[in-house]
Amino acid sequence: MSAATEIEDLSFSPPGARLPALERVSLSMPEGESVALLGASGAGKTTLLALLDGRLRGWHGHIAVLGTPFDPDNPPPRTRRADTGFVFQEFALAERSSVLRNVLNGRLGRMSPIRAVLGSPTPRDLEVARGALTDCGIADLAERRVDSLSGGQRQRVAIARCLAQEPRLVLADESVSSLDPARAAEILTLLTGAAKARGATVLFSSHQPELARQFAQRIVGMRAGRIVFDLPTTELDDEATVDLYRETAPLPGVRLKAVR
Ligand SMILES: Nc1ncnc2c1ncn2[C@@H]1O[C@H](COP(=O)(O)OP(=O)(O)OP(=O)(O)O)[C@@H](O)[C@H]1O
Repeated sequence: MSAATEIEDLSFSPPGARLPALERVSLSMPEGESVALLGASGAGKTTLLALLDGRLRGWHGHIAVLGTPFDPDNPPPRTRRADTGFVFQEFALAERSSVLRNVLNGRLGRMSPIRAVLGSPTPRDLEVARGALTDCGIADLAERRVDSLSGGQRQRVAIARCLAQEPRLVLADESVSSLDPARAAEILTLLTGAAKARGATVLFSSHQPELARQFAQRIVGMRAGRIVFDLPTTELDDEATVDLYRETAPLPGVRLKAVR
């Protein structure tokens, strides 16, 4: 089986940042695997996903996605990027457009440049978009405007748009953080199930260890820009998870001054 992503010795400092957001990260994912990124706020999960999506420049190391190495100074070509789908934390939907139009936006990278500019889908684009709506259980909402939908319905639109892209790699950033636990599990069932049915690889970030355990075959723990563990879900114990969220300990020899 070939690798969906290969990262070696990746480091990245956002412009103007005091500390690196990622430091010497290495991670390889075989095609078809479902992996969760776990870690406290600021651990580097969003940055890693954005790098894999080809959205950041000026990093150091090696990144290859679906067999194509990235250049740290040039974005991957449009046709290559269509193979990677991204589900954003804030959904990033066109609020005043219909559900169907939003899902068709997922096809833009698959359309000829002229069709993409005109927003003119082929019958196949429509078929794939309607199939994605059905898979996400929202076929009846196709003509509704997005700004009239609930949070859970919006999340389904975001996933349908990603599936309509026919991605081989799905990246999802905190995609269920605004939902209650039952709804979050429902959405992750949908996302990981649909990806698996299509043979796609999934990498999702989460703050919820239980959801990560339930929906990932493998869990990668991050802390302060580094990977601190990378284990099959069955081998992850509670202690490692709790450690991940522990405050960073003071350096040896450094004492806190007593306040008088
Ligand atoms: N544009 C930026 N400018 C400065 N610092 C940044 C920028 N983007 C990210 N960082 C810093 O990089 C580190 C990693 O941030 P990142 O958003 O990747 O963490 P995260 O694990 O996704 O957090 P969360 O769970 O809160 O989304 C943080 O310290 C953050 O402040």
